[in-house]
Amino acid sequence: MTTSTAPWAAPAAEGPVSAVVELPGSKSMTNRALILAAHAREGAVLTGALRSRDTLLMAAALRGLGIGVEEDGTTWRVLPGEPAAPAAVDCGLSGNVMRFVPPLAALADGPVAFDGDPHARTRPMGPLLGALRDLGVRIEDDGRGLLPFTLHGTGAVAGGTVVLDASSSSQLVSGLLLSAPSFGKGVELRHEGPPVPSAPHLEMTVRMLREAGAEVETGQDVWRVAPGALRGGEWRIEPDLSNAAQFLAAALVTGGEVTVRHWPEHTTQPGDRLRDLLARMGGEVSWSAERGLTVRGTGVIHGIEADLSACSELAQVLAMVAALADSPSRFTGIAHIRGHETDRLAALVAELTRLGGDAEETPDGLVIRPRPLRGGLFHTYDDHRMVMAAATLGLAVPGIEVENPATVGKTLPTFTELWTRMLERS
Ligand SMILES: O=C(O)C1=C[C@@H](OP(=O)(O)O)[C@@H](O)[C@H](O)C1
Ligand SMILES: C=C(OP(=O)(O)O)C(=O)O
Repeated sequence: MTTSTAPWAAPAAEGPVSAVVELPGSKSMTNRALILAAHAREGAVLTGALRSRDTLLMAAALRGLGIGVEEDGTTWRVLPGEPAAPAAVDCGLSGNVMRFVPPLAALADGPVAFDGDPHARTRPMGPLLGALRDLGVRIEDDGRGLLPFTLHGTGAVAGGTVVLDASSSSQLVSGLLLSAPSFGKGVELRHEGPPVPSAPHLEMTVRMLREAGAEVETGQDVWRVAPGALRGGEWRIEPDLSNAAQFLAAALVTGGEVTVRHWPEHTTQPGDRLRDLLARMGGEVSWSAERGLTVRGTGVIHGIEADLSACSELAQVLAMVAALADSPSRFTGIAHIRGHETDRLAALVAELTRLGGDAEETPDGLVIRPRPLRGGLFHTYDDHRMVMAAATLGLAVPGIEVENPATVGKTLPTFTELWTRMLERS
């Protein structure tokens, strides 16, 4: 568990913000590069790696399996090897660690035990455990398809064809694909069920596998990865664009201007959808290779109807912007975020309602009707993105006290410093 810290008084903006922000590396890219490097045939270097709880847990998990990970600031070196057992993996509250490490650990010869934070024991794992069993891996659990469980590998995974329902998390697919080049027959994975969320994250998995030299074919709800050796080499990690949400939203909320530097022209990160979403909510958005992505607030914030299934990591910050808009908003396609760090739909409704707002859960999302809001304690449920959301709202609603701000260390340990600096320079 992350340690609990005293509430943080979210600073209200004294005027329009005007800032240029540099963000640390992408969690999703850092963790994928670590897994791919772990079973490559030669060493790899990650530059611009994210140092946060979720990536440090991933590095610790790999070290526990006998794979070398040396950290030097944001440059990380991975010395690959055959995963070794026995081992114990602490997943914390990280979906990446709990879904990406088991298929790799299944290659070890012996038991590997997985557990995590109390809430991690509620996050969907069943389809991944079922798929690994279908691929020949013995797993000991209590039959509920959740953490904790122990894999008993035999030093090899046969691989082959497998069907799973990944509607609860795209990471169930990504996890299997990332280790599949080291399975005897690779994998042919087919999804059956309601739609898989987070399409950009699946594209990121496929793109990074191909960059590592894997042969990957994709079709509608089907992915094939051929067996084969992976390259090491250099992984340049992009800035985390999901963590840009609150900074760019600050431009809209205060009628100011915020630039996030080093924004890639093309990317598989779902945070890139901020360009379109914030423009639809009233921002002026511009990009240049030299400067990065700039959002300028125009003094108006519009409500929107948006399907966020591709980019559910943005839902919380967007919900706060929506609560400050001039018309209602409806977000759809995000039923699965009930299974994230907390039940995010319930958490958003509870916190907005507590502060005088009008928010309602729908079967697959939220409706938010803007109303005058008041300050008060904003509960964060060990969810980094609830801290980021609270800070966004706090710009326009004085007196918001953010519970346990250190929980933001899951993906952005420097958040409060970056936030304070953004406001000081304005
Ligand atoms: O593959 C990834 O790195 C991620 C995929 C998404 O998971 P879900 O598909 O479970 O939403 C996303 O929400 C998570 O933060 C990171
Ligand atoms: C859902 C998230 O993380 P994860 O699933 O990797 O724990 C997130 O970062 O918003």
